Amino acid sequence: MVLYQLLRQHPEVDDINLYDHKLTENEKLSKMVPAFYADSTEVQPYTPDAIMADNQMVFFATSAGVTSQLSRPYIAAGFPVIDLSGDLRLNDEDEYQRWYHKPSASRQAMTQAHYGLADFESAAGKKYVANPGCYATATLLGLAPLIQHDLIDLDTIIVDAKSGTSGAGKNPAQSTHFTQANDNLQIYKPNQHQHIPEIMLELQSWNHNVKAIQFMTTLIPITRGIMSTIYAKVKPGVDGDQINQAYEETYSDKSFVNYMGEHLPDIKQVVGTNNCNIGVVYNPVTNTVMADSVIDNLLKGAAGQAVQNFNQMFNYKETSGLELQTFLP
Ligand SMILES: NC(=O)C1=CN([C@@H]2O[C@H](COP(=O)(O)OP(=O)(O)OC[C@H]3O[C@@H](n4cnc5c(N)ncnc54)[C@H](OP(=O)(O)O)[C@@H]3O)[C@@H](O)[C@H]2O)C=CC1
Ligand SMILES: CC(=O)N[C@@H](CCC(=O)OP(=O)(O)O)C(=O)O
Repeated sequence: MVLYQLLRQHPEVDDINLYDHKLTENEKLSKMVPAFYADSTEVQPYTPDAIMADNQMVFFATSAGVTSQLSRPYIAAGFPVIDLSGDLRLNDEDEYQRWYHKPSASRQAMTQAHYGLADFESAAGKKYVANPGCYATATLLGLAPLIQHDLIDLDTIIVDAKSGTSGAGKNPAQSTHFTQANDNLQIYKPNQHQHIPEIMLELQSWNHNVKAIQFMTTLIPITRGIMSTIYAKVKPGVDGDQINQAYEETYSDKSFVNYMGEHLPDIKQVVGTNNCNIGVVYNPVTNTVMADSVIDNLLKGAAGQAVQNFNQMFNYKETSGLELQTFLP
């Protein structure tokens, strides 16, 4: 729904077709999603041949375990795909099955896909994009300058990440039931979160000596937003000025990442936008740096970054369709 909203107001997009795997005949979008009551679009049954005939590319916003199977005809035909799920983010079948507990895509499909951390790896010229996970995006953008500038002891990375309930998708669960989620904090998937391996792959592409991270996720009683709070011990001789300079240098030319120095961002600053806001504080007493990285999980963490990848893929202005404003207050 959020991806559709972005594409609907994208200046380079003429036509959008929507497909649903449960339909056998066309259904009015306004009937399926009342929020689109004034939209006359008809949602169509899912048919790969028709999708390839009627469109120039396809986005998948489907559950884990779906595109590992459904992406096959598109990849065989060289038809562009941007996948919002985790199915094409890893490179190894066993690793995927270990973290997702589902059958994987083929190794060939996984290795062919480009990991679209859009502020670092351009999707220009790519056919298949694995859009990064929401927690992975906030965490990688928060950590990048520390790893790329070799400022921290790589054995000491601890990530404490928190997400609103929209991250869990539309199907209700016990943990997202109002009476359980409201007025509550719930740690979940301790040391088992499926974003750990994609974070590791990207960190290792920046420095192959990163061996592991301590990564924890908490469900918090908000609808949208992620805060990834990252801690690490700095290397001997590193000081606050060097850390500040590394973040300044890394992000001064990036449209969607705002480095705010010691001003620690809160989630509301980015909700409704494709931005990642980052603040960093260094504690010389404990030699610890703390980075606070916030995103809107449905935008920078999913649909927004997917459109950023789409813009790169088709050589449109990177900010096309993404000039959004945060919801105030
Ligand atoms: N929510 C978030 O913050 C983020 C989500 N993502 C990823 O983006 C994708 C969409 O997320 P979200 O909208 O929250 O997820 P939801 O769980 O709300 O929606 C998943 C969709 O996939 C459809 N689907 C399920 N099985 C199949 C199938 N076999 N064939 C075709 N379609 C199928 C479902 O349709 P139906 O219900 O009719 O079966 C549903 O529309 C997921 O991969 C998610 O992991 C990534 C980053 C952040
Ligand atoms: C709050 C919540 O449950 N968030 C989801 C976010 C993951 C997601 O959206 O899926 P991908 O793996 O495709 O990125 C989770 O932690 O599993």
